[in-house]
Amino acid sequence: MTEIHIRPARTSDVHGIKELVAPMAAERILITKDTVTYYENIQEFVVAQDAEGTLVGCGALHVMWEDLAEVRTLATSPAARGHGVGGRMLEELLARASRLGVSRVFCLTFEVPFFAAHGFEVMANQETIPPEVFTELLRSHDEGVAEYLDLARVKPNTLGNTRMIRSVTPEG
Ligand SMILES: CC(=O)SCCNC(=O)CCNC(=O)[C@H](O)C(C)(C)COP(=O)(O)OP(=O)(O)OC[C@H]1O[C@@H](n2cnc3c(N)ncnc32)[C@H](O)[C@@H]1OP(=O)(O)O
Repeated sequence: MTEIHIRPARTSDVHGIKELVAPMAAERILITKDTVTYYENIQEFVVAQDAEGTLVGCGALHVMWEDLAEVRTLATSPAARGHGVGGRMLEELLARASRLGVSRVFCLTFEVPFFAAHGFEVMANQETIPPEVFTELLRSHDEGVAEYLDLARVKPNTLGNTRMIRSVTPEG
């Protein structure tokens, strides 16, 4: 495998991210988004690029609340898996979380051993959210927030997935 470079995503990566995600979305492992949503959220993404400039991985960190963010759309192309690319992208997203001042990072995944190897633990189902924060989060139109809150309307997205969380030390 050629050397892989992990870097913040640019607008020109949207096409590659969509191509990478499409087969996994078809398998219902990941959720695809409208192109406009990828552009709007491009600053949340990191990508992994090989020496030829081909995009072989992507991942995003979405801030939900003062102390809480979610890892989303973490994917390595099938040919590049098992070489540490996913792990490096995840560690970069966790470093971002720390720099942003977040102290907990959530994910919803089928890849439980992978996330566990990076410090995530399976969430107790009724992890306490202060009622005032719960009420504020309910105002969000974001599907991921609804998934975090375990709302009935997103159950089809979350079926079979495991809710996991880990602490990070906020910078500063
Ligand atoms: C919150 C969300 O985004 S959930 C969605 C998660 N993504 C998906 O389900 C999409 C489909 N899956 C994937 O794209 C990938 O399998 C990912 C993103 C989960 C992992 O990506 P990879 O690039 O394969 O990760 P990485 O190589 O760091 O680790 C995979 C395994 O290879 C092992 N590994 C890491 N480096 C090496 C290496 N140099 N040599 C051999 N094995 C290695 C790791 O120990 C790891 O094992 P584990 O899963 O038992 O912990």
